Amino acid sequence: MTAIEVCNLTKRYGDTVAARDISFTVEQGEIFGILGPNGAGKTTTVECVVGLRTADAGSINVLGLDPVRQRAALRHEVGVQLQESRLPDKIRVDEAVALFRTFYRRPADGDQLLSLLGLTDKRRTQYRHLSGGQKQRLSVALALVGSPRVAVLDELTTGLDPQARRDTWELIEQVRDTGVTIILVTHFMDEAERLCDRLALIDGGQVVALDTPAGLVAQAGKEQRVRFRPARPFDDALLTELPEVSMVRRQGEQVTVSGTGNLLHTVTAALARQQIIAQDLRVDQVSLDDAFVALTGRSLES
Ligand SMILES: Nc1ncnc2c1ncn2[C@@H]1O[C@H](COP(=O)(O)OP(=O)(O)OP(=O)(O)O)[C@@H](O)[C@H]1O
Repeated sequence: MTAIEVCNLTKRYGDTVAARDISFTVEQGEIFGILGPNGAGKTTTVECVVGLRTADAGSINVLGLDPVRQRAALRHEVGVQLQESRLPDKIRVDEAVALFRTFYRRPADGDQLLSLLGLTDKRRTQYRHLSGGQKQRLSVALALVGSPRVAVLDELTTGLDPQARRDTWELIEQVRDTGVTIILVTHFMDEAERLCDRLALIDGGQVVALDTPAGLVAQAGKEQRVRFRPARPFDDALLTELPEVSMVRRQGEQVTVSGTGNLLHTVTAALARQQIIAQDLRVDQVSLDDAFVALTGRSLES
């Protein structure tokens, strides 16, 4: 069942077109990623989805509701964790949860929520004394305190250390397992690859691709790379004449071969025929980052 439908959403700020003709649907129970570089229009898009901004054109339907005209009803169904949510320094974790529970007609059990988020030990701690990861988890808890059917999480793991990021990812999977539909805004490839069932790549306010992480990688082409250090010199022609090989590059002692098909077997067999041992042999699979470069012509990390 479709939980969210966005059709031809356009949003301008003066001369800037932040979102241009954006369309996508999110199925119930899915983790749907919105991935793109800074300024791509991700936050603008989700702010329109949750009714915090009014689109200039297009239509949006969230759980059968119009986010702007039926904002009051939608507020009880959609939990939002937007970038850099801040709370008063001295509010305690349990006080924040208790306060936010009063905003909703179907509040979640505060203790259960803190336990799910791994914050039970910190319930009496003031906000200012929480670590970055704990603040992040509290902001997720507050997005979930109204027992929403849809949660929108924006730049969830920005600024977290690797362990805290992994913990947060596990947490999001647990939340999804409770049946919540999740929109995850991110500019991290690894996060999108790990968590999202499907994702929209957004660049310059437009959806440039929409697919599963594996589907996006496949769209970007089936090229693979094999890298090794040959035990003795050889002529590039040995490999470039193979139909599977598209390019051979050398960097110091290292040889990188790009191509398709069963590239690893083809390359190692050709080398073996000449008794050349391939040392430090590695195969690089196409990543989501490569897919982004192929689809937009530039790197997300730049
Ligand atoms: N309130 C605003 N007024 C004017 N321009 C804005 C406003 N909010 C965003 N923009 C511009 O709209 C474009 C899209 O911004 P948006 O915040 O939606 O992108 P984003 O993909 O979420 O980026 P980031 O990852 O940096 O948050 C940018 O060019 C931004 O400068």
